[in-house]
Amino acid sequence: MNKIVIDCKNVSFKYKTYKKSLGFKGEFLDFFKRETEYVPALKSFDLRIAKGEIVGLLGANGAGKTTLIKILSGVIPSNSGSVMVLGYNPYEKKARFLHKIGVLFGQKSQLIWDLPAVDTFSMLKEIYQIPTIEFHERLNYLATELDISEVINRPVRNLSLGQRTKCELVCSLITKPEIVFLDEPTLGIDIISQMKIYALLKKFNETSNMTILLTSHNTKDIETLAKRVVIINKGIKRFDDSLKKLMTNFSNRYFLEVTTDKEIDNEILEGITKLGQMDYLVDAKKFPTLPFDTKHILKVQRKDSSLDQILERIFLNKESD
Ligand SMILES: Nc1ncnc2c1ncn2[C@@H]1O[C@H](COP(=O)(O)OP(=O)(O)OP(=O)(O)O)[C@@H](O)[C@H]1O
Repeated sequence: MNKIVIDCKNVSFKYKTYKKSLGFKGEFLDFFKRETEYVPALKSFDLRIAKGEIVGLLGANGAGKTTLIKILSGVIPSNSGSVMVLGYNPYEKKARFLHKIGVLFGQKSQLIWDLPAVDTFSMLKEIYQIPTIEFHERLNYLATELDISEVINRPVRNLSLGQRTKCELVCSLITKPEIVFLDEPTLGIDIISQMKIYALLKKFNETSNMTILLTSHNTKDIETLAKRVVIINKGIKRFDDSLKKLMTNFSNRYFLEVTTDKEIDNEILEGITKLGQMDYLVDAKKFPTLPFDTKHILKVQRKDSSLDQILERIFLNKESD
């Protein structure tokens, strides 16, 4: 196994917030005395990732994914447990550590809003002391691969969401990091550009053994890039293994697409969905044997659960259905 580059043990985190009282009187009283509230985001979380792995971090909204990436990239400290990334405590924000990681937060920009994106890239060049020739070669390569050579000279505020996300990706890759944390890297990105991003990340991974930890609600990102998936539910790790194992372990539910030579006129039972006049989707768990007269069946095709369907059941705690 390759060297472990991310090692979290027993990591917990709670956000401190203040309760907001209702009404004018409540707001007035809050001004003098506010009631503190703690929102748990991660609970006793363990994670070990080896160099060169591409890991997909999955979970419903509010599960704790962004919090974990914030902790691993040094934005916030954990409340307890130990966190080591490339042998550093991320929150110490040592320059040598920051040179080795790249981060993209789909919801938070590192681009300077009123200036062209190329100015932010030049600023990163200075901060990270990237040699001029190397910088121009890398920028040229990234901008060409992501098809944004034209737009990087326009003020960021005039760019579309997808163009901005691609520029954010350039920010996270321009330093040629050893590890990149990508929180929703395909937000607002069209299908053609998604393919370009996948190809680019795969190339970085293959040629320089770059480790990638990514979160996405777009399961295509995960299916295309990640071999391993980690699922978080309410701050707790629920699954950590290969994508293949997730698909086999949880695809206990499958459907049969059945075509008949005549319309089934008896009442459609629960567990059968009518797809067309003579096409039906049968839940194999509810019907271990097909509830149709075999002489009228023309075709039967098995439909396994998609990753989206598996995740839906896990997020809803219904995986035994
Ligand atoms: N700044 C904050 N202050 C208070 N609570 C927060 C803050 N940021 C996140 N939380 C809470 O912490 C929990 C975990 O949030 P987090 O952003 O890590 O989830 P997530 O898995 O990234 O969700 P999403 O898929 O919606 O981006 C949620 O309950 C969220 O409401």
